[in-house]
Amino acid sequence: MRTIDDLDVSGKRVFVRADLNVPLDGDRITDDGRIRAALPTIEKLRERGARVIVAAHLGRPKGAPEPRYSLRPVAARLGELLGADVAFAADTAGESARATSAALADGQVALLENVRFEPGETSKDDAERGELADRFAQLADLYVGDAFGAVHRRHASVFDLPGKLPHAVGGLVLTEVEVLRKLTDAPERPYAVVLGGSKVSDKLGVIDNLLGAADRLLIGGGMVFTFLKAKGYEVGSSLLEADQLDTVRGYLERAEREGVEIVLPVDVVAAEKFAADAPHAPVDVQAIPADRMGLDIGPRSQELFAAKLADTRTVFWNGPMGVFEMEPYAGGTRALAQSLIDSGAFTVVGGGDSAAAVRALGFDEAAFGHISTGGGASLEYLEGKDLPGIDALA
Ligand SMILES: Nc1ncnc2c1ncn2[C@@H]1O[C@H](COP(=O)(O)OP(=O)(O)OP(=O)(O)O)[C@@H](O)[C@H]1O
Ligand SMILES: O=C(O)[C@H](O)COP(=O)(O)O
Repeated sequence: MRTIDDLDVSGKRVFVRADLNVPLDGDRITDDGRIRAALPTIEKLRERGARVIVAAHLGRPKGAPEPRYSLRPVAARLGELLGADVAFAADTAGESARATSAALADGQVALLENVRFEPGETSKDDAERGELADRFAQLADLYVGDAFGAVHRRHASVFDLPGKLPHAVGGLVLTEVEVLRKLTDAPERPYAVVLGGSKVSDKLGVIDNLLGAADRLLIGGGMVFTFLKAKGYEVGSSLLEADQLDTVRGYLERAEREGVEIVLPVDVVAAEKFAADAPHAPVDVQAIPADRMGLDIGPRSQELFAAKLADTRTVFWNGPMGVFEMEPYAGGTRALAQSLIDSGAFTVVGGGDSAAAVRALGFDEAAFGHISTGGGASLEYLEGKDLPGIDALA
């Protein structure tokens, strides 16, 4: 694979696909970790006289502009961090993008509007994605793939565009892959994987493959409730993937057969509604009231998880244990992060929100082996799946 050092970028327009999918509160960026992680590649290109056109997605808009998913606040933050103006194109691959790209001088940087405002970006139809990739290709001379967090997506800006321009892999993708390889090539055992978060349907599938790799699987976050329901418990109004119950039963049976331990919470913090000020209390998982939703793992589960991590030598963690953005439901995630540190294991934390949680809860990033920008992407890498955004760079 070519790296950016192999490209002659001086005076060229370089399209950099980055993962700038940061958490926002209104138009305030609550964690800029992914923007910081994107800086080295952009800075290196600028220093070498490239005209840098950055493209990224934010959230999951449905192929049309939605103001709350605009990348405009990200352009401002990127400019602050670079210490340089970042031009912002008001569209993704239209008139504004073309004019912005044409106006760039050597060493200057522009950010395009959210690529997911274009229906072609995420389309299942090759021709539709190809048409958008053609429009992207007109904006630039070269392509750099550096969106590690999105390399598992077969999307136009990640997968199709590199086929249309001379391309190279970015430094962030290289670093991430190098660290994750330590987890796939002979991890020190016991090796535990901790899964949480809210992208349940995305991440349930990985469990099947992880059962073959990890010694222990700890489940928290929104994923818990599909497991509890599969075991016959009532889960009230908690997040539930009802169509996955049979699949999950299959995982539980396979884990039992193969001697992989699946550790589930024994209690959860159950709230009246999805709000910080809602009445809430820890309840045993056998006794979740019908009108309550589980928004965090409970104190007994925190202890159980700590005990199950204490002797591990390698841990991969993706997905917060609860709705950590609201203080009443942050305890599980805070306790889990501390247990990881206390274990002394080689720890990798992956995912936009998981990494943000570690920082928001005041942990020192250096206390973890590696903080990855990819959640779903790291999981798919660990599963050994082909990653379209990496394959396309070969
Ligand atoms: N019990 C729960 N119910 C609802 N939401 C939950 C629950 N537990 C955690 N969450 C939410 O999960 C979200 C993070 O999940 P997500 O799967 O996106 O993780 P991630 O680390 O960002 O991974 P990725 O990078 O793949 O997006 C947080 O915003 C958190 O509030
Ligand atoms: O947050 C992430 O994991 C990446 O930015 C990819 O986002 P997606 O899951 O919406 O494709």
